[in-house]
Amino acid sequence: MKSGLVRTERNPCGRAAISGRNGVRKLLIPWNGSSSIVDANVDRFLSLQQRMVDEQSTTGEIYLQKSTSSCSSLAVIFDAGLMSGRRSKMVKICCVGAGYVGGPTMAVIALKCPAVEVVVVDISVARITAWNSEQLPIYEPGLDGVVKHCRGRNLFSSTDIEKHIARADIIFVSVNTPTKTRGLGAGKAADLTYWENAARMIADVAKADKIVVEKSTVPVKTAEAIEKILIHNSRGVNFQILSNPEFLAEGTAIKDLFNPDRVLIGGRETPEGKKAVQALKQVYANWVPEDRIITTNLWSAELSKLAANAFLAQRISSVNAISALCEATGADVAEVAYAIGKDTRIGPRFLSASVGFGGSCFQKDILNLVYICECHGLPEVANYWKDVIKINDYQKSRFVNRVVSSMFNTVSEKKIAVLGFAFKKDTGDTRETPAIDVCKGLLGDKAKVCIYDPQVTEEQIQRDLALNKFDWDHPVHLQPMSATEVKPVAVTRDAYEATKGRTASASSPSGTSSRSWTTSGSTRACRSRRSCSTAATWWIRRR
Ligand SMILES: NC(=O)C1=CN([C@@H]2O[C@H](COP(=O)(O)OP(=O)(O)OC[C@H]3O[C@@H](n4cnc5c(N)ncnc54)[C@H](O)[C@@H]3O)[C@@H](O)[C@H]2O)C=CC1
Ligand SMILES: O=C(O)[C@H]1O[C@H](OP(=O)(O)OP(=O)(O)OC[C@H]2O[C@@H](n3ccc(=O)[nH]c3=O)[C@H](O)[C@@H]2O)[C@H](O)[C@@H](O)[C@@H]1O
Repeated sequence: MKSGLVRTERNPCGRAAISGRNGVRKLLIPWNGSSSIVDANVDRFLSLQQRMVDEQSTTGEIYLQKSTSSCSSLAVIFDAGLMSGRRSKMVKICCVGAGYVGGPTMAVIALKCPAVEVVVVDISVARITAWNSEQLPIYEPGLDGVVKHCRGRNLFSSTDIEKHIARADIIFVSVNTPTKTRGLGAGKAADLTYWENAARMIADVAKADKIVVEKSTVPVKTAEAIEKILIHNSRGVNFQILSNPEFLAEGTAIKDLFNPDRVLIGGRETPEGKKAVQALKQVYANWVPEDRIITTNLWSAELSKLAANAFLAQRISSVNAISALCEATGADVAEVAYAIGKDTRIGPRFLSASVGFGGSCFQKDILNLVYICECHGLPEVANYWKDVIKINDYQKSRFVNRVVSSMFNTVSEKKIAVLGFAFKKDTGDTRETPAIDVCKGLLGDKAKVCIYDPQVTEEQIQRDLALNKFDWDHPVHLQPMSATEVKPVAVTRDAYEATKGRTASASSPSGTSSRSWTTSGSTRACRSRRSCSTAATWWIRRR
């Protein structure tokens, strides 16, 4: 073990063994780098661990036979214990915020680190109830299996926020960071109310040292503000703040978490900061190869997250801008994207032209970046990134205009079926879905819109179409209820029902099985599809 906290030793019998001579307890685990072997031995390990804690033994030792350079879950336990001068302590992780990031990320940590106890807490009773039920609050391929494997073993969900914060060694904060709707920076800056509330709560209840991890996407220098809140309210407890932004994409969250391109950890460049970085690094090292765990200073980590999302969104706006030119010239945007993506310096991903990017983060994070640039007196840089959003808005309205113009310049009283409402496939998430703008645009021209999406409830769709900009990004129970009883659209549970008697159909992002999007489909023939959830393009057919 690199840290030297866990000694390695060859076990000739190749089997786990506990020995206890002269009061020294040893657990010898043969380990070849496969977590299943650690899993199999973990119960024995935990009971030994517990006995050592119960007896306040300071002489217990763990011997780990290993043949790879990555760390084991057992090392985590010792490292965190030693951080506070204690040995034999099971690491406890608490995650504040049981949403699209907190839920899946903690489930995967629990799965990959069976010797770590993970508790996810939230102010939303409904969310926590759902995490503890058969019907999880979010749809994400593979999530069910992971949660069911760990729930009740080392993964728990609770509304008792104070209790679990107080018990935790490492606290992840993964709460909403919506765009501000009022006051200074409204429409651009991040609203850190939820983060601040979480920080105050941590400061109030912490009685022992904690590592606090920024998991939410936050403006650069947020860690400094959080540090101030924690330190000024701490009563002698030491806090180390780390930035550990999340790069998972919805719909592939479990795959992304199992096999991340990189894990980024930023921390203070002090001895305590470095120790905290190592402690978190060891959690990830249970399954992420060491060369993919990048450590930086706090500000680089915070900024890298915003920059990564801005770069991804910029590629989409670039190809969408080219799609307008393709439509004007007769070039095919899919062919152009393929040709440019073959250049290895450019690469093929995130070059699918679309009706515009959606989702809870791209727009929010770019606005946040724009605001930071403006605050630092960099208007040219701010405008550069602002244009990525402008093109995105242009693409959405261009699509609506094409639909309307292709139907003799009016969709009034014409039935339009919308197949898929979520912002992309394999998710039920409708936050900032382009379908909202498209439906609103069509409704503005008095179309009769009928929506089908197997992953989204009618209530959610009606609410999305009634909510004001940015209201969606607050905890569900704090969102304003739909102001009107009048339902702007029809919603059906049957795709065929949606298309019955329609004048046109539009298949939306959640209905895509590939990323071969096009907005040039206004006069294209309707494709035959396996099912609505596997349609490949936004399309609309004239009858
Ligand atoms: N959704 C995504 O794919 C990604 C999101 N992010 C970032 O992660 C953060 C969270 O995003 P999501 O999980 O999508 O949001 P979410 O809305 O699904 O989850 C946030 C949760 O935090 C809870 N919460 C708010 N304040 C709280 C408090 N004081 N105490 C306890 N719980 C509290 C809310 O009730 C909600 O359940 C955001 O900053 C987002 O930008 C980062 C990467 C990917
Ligand atoms: O910070 C976040 O929230 C996350 O934002 C995105 O993930 P996500 O928004 O879940 O989904 P993406 O796959 O990135 O898609 C975003 C939008 O862009 C659209 N898109 C994507 C790719 C493409 O080529 N064209 C395109 O229009 C999608 O349909 C969707 O509407 C990033 O991909 C994640 O790395 C990041 O962690």
